[in-house]
Amino acid sequence: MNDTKPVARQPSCADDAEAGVLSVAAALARMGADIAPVAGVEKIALRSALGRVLAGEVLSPVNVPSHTNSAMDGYALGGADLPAGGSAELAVIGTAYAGTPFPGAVAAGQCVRIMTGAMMPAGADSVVMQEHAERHGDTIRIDGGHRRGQNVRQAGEDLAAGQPALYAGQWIGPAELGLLASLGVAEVRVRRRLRVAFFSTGDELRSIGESLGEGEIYDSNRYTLHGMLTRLGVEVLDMGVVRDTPAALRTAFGEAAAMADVVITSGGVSVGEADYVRETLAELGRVDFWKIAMKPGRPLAFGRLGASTFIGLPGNPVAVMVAFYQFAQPLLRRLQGETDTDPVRFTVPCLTALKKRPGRTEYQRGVLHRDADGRLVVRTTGAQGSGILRSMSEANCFVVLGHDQGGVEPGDPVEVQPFHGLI
Ligand SMILES: Nc1nc2c(c(=O)[nH]1)N[C@H]1C(S)=C(S)[C@@H](COP(=O)(O)OP(=O)(O)OC[C@H]3O[C@@H](n4cnc5c(N)ncnc54)[C@H](O)[C@@H]3O)O[C@H]1N2
Ligand code: MOO
Repeated sequence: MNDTKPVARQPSCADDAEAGVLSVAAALARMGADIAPVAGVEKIALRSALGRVLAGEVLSPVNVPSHTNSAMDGYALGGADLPAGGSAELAVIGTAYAGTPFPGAVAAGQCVRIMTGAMMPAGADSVVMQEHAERHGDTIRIDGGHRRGQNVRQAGEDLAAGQPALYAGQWIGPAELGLLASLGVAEVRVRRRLRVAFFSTGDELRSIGESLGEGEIYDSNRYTLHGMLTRLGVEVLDMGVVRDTPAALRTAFGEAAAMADVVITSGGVSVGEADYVRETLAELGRVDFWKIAMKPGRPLAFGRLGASTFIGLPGNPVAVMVAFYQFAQPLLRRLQGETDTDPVRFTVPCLTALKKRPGRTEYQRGVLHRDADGRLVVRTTGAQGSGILRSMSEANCFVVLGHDQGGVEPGDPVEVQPFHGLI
């Protein structure tokens, strides 16, 4: 039955098994090989520190909590007075408020009315919640079933003075701001902001507000790039659309490299003939042009332009976003000094059948939602062409199909990478 002759393998335009094609993992490793954070460090007020990256670890100057205090509203007493069985009656000798401690000491047979956060009075080591105590005038009655030390937060139990509270390279979010404030820290040492210059290349591109001639389109990549860069908290230097002439490109690359740590462009990194991007870069810097075994976002340029890092993203509007999120964003975060840059990914069932062949990584656009049973599931957004920007705007995650995996049947688990984290 098998009488087929060996046939010469037809090269296909979708074939990534060709020489010189890098896997996503190999490209990420090469890009990260000699990346060091920007050198500048500045001391800034805590209130301005949101979204910045800590330059060094922060040691707690105090114990947290600073004093042993009650975790509940109730009655503070010595553990020896907790009844093992039956019940006990205790005299209420005063009140401790948060910020206004009870000045005396609690003796055997006594207790102090205490509020959440109030300092534990001398002689007391346990708190009985008010719901578990019966108050009669100046006495309470409590039953058995309590544990010595209950409902008490010990001084330094969250963080002892001198222990690291935050680490170097940590991104400062709302929780970090609050934690630093709780330690009384008024100023923090952070990495200086990364300066990122970017422009679009392509003679077909017009800026919005200009009229479109035949075959011309509006430059959308600069807007997606502006948005993605702004959300990263970098200093954004928008250089507009640059004409595809050697003189214009030489000037733009030169200016960008002089003022920025990173230069990002979109377009002109594939094999087309009508561009001078490659030859201008070869004159001014050391840039490699890669083909990556991924879809979309196959062509990518990476290297040095003077003292700056250069990233040439592909021109197709979805490819520019995929390549930015998968390659540029982790790199920029590392340059900003962040140490924890792995994207959040998790596995959910996929409702849609997906075609895919092993040998490249695919980033399909997905909608993560709950099904009728409340299960988190994902479906794709339909047509996945790399010019269809609407597929990104309809989506809320990438469905990441790994290099070695094949197609997906409805109900199969797939890895998703949500677009929006809790930042
Ligand atoms: N023979 C081959 N052709 C192509 C290959 C290939 O491997 N062999 N790769 C394809 C892939 S994949 C992509 S992605 C593109 C990338 O090419 P370039 O980076 O050189 O980008 P351009 O040719 O300049 O533009 C591609 C496409 O995107 C539009 N574009 C460009 N800039 C913008 C912008 N700022 N705003 C909106 N749209 C933009 C441009 O008009 C083109 O339609 O190459 C494939 N070809
Ligand atoms: O990089 Mo391309 O987007 O796969 O068309």
